[in-house]
Amino acid sequence: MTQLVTANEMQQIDQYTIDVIGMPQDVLIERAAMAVVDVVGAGHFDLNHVLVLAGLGNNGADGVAIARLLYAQGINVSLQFVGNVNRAKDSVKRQLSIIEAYGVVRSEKSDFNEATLIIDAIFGVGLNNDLPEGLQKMIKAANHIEKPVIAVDVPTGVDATTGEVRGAALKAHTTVTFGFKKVGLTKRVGGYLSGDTIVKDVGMLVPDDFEFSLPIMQATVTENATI
Ligand SMILES: NC(=O)C1=CN([C@@H]2O[C@H](COP(=O)(O)OP(=O)(O)OC[C@H]3O[C@@H](n4cnc5c(N)ncnc54)[C@H](O)[C@@H]3O)[C@@H](O)[C@H]2O)[C@@H](O)CC1
Ligand SMILES: [K+]
Repeated sequence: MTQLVTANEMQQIDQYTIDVIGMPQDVLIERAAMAVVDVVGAGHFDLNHVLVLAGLGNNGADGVAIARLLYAQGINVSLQFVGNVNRAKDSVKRQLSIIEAYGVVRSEKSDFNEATLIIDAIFGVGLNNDLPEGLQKMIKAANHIEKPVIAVDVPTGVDATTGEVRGAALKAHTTVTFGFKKVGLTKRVGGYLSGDTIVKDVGMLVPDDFEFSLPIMQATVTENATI
């Protein structure tokens, strides 16, 4: 049985957990990163060269923490930012100052050919518009190379509520989604793009009087689709 949520509901639950309950945001980020690293380790992925693509919001902060945790395990990891880091959220900047001390290498340009596994931490539930054109191009190039991708929370470019593609979307082999399954990942196109979806609890709490807009799903249905 799976409780589905919209992007907005997930954001409300995150806010409640942080602002009302008092769970530090960095704890949620660390747990989200650990959940993804667990999936990386449990799968049969080639870990010779892991490329983490990180955005400027909290999804990107998860990505930086993932890069650090993989690096600490002795995995060859490179971290590439999509966008100008000077404009990143504070959560990203905090993670960045930590990884500098660890010595994680930040690469300026991604070489998808060299990567054996890509971690997609560019956009998550915060996506609210079409992707910038440059990013659309980059994503189309990455899809073309067909490297395995693990999406953090939501595949970048997929609208977490509608499952629609916002200009382009990075096709995932596996999506590790936090707290609750985003309803967009059960839609035809969103389901196809997210691959296998794994829901991981990272410590979010739901207010007692919270009313979910969607019913509990009896079974996970993700239809394959050709797009
Ligand atoms: N709220 C929290 O503190 C937590 C969030 N988590 C992660 O953070 C994600 C959500 O983070 P954010 O809310 O920061 O959002 P995202 O990291 O998904 O997106 C970052 C920001 O980009 C901007 N944006 C949206 N669409 C855009 C577009 N098309 N072009 C350019 N900029 C655009 C928005 O301002 C958005 O806030 C979740 O999916 C999850 O991975 C988890 O780490 C747990 C804790
Ligand atoms: K993502």
